[in-house]
Amino acid sequence: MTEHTDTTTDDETFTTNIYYGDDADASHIEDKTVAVLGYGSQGHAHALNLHDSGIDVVVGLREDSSSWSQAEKDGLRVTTPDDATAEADVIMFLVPDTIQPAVFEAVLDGLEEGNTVMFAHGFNIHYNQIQPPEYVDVTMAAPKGPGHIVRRDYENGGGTPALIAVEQNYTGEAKDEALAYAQAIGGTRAGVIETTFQEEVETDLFGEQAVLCGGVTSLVKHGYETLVDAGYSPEMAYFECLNELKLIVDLMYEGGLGGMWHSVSYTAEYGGLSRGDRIVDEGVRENMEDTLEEIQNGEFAREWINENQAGRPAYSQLKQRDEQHEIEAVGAPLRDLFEWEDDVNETEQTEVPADD
Ligand SMILES: NC(=O)C1=CN([C@@H]2O[C@H](COP(=O)(O)OP(=O)(O)OC[C@H]3O[C@@H](n4cnc5c(N)ncnc54)[C@H](OP(=O)(O)O)[C@@H]3O)[C@@H](O)[C@H]2O)C=CC1
Ligand SMILES: CC[C@](O)(C(C)=O)C(=O)O
Ligand SMILES: [Mg+2]
Ligand SMILES: [Mg+2]
Repeated sequence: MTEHTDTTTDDETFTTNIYYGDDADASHIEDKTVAVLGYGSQGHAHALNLHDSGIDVVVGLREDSSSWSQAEKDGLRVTTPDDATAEADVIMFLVPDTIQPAVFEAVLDGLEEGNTVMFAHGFNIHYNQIQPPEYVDVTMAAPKGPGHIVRRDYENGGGTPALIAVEQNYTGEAKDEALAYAQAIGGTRAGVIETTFQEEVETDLFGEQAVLCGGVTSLVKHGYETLVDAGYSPEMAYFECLNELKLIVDLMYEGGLGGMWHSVSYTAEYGGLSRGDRIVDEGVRENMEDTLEEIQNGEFAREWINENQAGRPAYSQLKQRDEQHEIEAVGAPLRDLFEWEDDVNETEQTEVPADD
């Protein structure tokens, strides 16, 4: 594999600025204190990766936080969000998106001239839910991967691609610091793309709704239900439509679509190439375009903000319906019978109460 060490912006194969390895200058963050507010999926990964990269990290959590003891057990300093902010140079907001505005207000007085306010998703800046003062930098370091993988890959010497963006550059060094932060969490090991808050928000919301979380789980459930309704065993349907998906996607992750097609049978290759667009047809493409439109015009953001202000009634109902899908009851014992333990499968999702 070609080692991308000093490859920066000029490679004609890239259509945007992508940074690797020593393109980042660690001196822009190595002498700073970073407050990581939140210790959930992204929070624990950023805090531990930064810490292992030699950065002074302080975690900011509620005093009754269920994450507090774990963060201390992991060897990190922990305090309240306002105290963490008061001592830090960089404040990374890794609490749930709909809680960030309240947490921001709570720590605002602790922000000093020249501090940096950072995010791993631009929702609250792009949709104007948080408006930082003009005397700070506002930047983003957004891994393109779930937090538990961001941590696991870092520990294994790997990295998760990430995005950086600068919304406000009060110090004139915002981009260099954001790139150094992305390096410290392992992003430059895989590639760091320079973007904008708007582009990150719109592509991330679209990706998680249309492909990565919404689209793919709907495809899996429909495939499972089609087989079970036709009389095949639930266990067969689970292994075919859910478990093997990881194995297929692993091949795509390693070698693109061609890497997967090369490994499967000719029968599967012909069947997939000839029937794939029947399954995901033009109607699905139109649905994708409608979904993107709702993101771009702010309709989804307003819906999600209102949903949280109402105490998450629709979210709770949708979540309960998904948890009760037969595929979950069928899959759990089958995973337990695997001869190895895969802690990612057993990752507890941090239960997040509606707006506090
Ligand atoms: N999940 C992911 O992989 C990705 C997430 N992101 C972004 O990262 C950010 C964080 O998301 P995610 O890591 O999923 O969040 P999680 O829900 O996993 O973690 C939330 C954390 O915030 C803490 N918390 C909740 N409420 C408060 C509060 N009022 N004050 C202080 N701490 C609080 C929780 O601790 P406790 O409840 O114990 O107090 C918990 O540690 C979001 O902006 C998200 O969009 C970006 C890329 C990927
Ligand atoms: C795919 C979902 C995600 O955007 C992510 C892990 O990147 C998220 O918000 O969790
Ligand atoms: Mg994402
Ligand atoms: Mg997201």
